[in-house]
Amino acid sequence: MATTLIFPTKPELVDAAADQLIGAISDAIAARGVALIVLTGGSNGIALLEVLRERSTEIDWTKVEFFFGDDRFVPTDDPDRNVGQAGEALFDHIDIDPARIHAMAASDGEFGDDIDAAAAGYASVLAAISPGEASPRFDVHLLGMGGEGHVNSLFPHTPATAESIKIVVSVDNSPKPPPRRVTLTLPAVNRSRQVWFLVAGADRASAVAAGVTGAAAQDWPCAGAHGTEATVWFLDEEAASLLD
Ligand SMILES: O=C(O)[C@H](O)[C@@H](O)[C@H](O)[C@H](O)COP(=O)(O)O
Repeated sequence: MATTLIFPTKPELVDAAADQLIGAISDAIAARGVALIVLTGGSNGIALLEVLRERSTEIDWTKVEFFFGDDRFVPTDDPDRNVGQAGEALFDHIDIDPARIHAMAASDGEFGDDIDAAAAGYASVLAAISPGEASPRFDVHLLGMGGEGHVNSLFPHTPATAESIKIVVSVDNSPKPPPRRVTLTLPAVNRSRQVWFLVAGADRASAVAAGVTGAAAQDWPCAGAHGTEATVWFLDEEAASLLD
């Protein structure tokens, strides 16, 4: 059962999610010695990292591992890279071992322009950190969402959204530019203990309603994303406007 948390404005929803994430990181470290957090791009996901930067003394960065739900398969210094935006918002300003930041490969990275090798490479990274399993049980997987319900780079009516086995896939014809991306799949997302959506704006209201009430994932990919322990929607009032 999903939980909806509704805030008057977008900055308030971001502040609340950041506050709860600091608590979730602390809880995960207390329970298992490490916090495994999946980051998202988009304005809310990056704004949340800016709040973590302001509150960085509250987190033990030696016990957090960061992953990405998706990234754009473009050159390393392209401003579209989620990991680059996350660096500017947070990583460049805190004392964290770069080995704890698990970025997806760029198109000029270790796999060159081979996007399928980049996706397989990230699957190997996830498998290596979770011996005996295909991917970790992330503590929190953050998700932004588009107006048509896409999460990560899982767009409606696409093979990536339909993927039921692989943990990471490539996308070479994203309907939203840039066209080439690497993304975690729904089977990867759904191994997370908690899945948190960060969504603001009236243009997202239909997708929020579909996601919260449980539509078909092929029509509304957000509806296919669930945590094993909790699924939480952080919403502003506009995004929540079509909920009962
Ligand atoms: O895939 C992309 O090209 C976008 O970055 C997208 O996935 C974004 O994360 C969401 O649309 C949420 O964005 P907001 O947080 O700005 O609503």
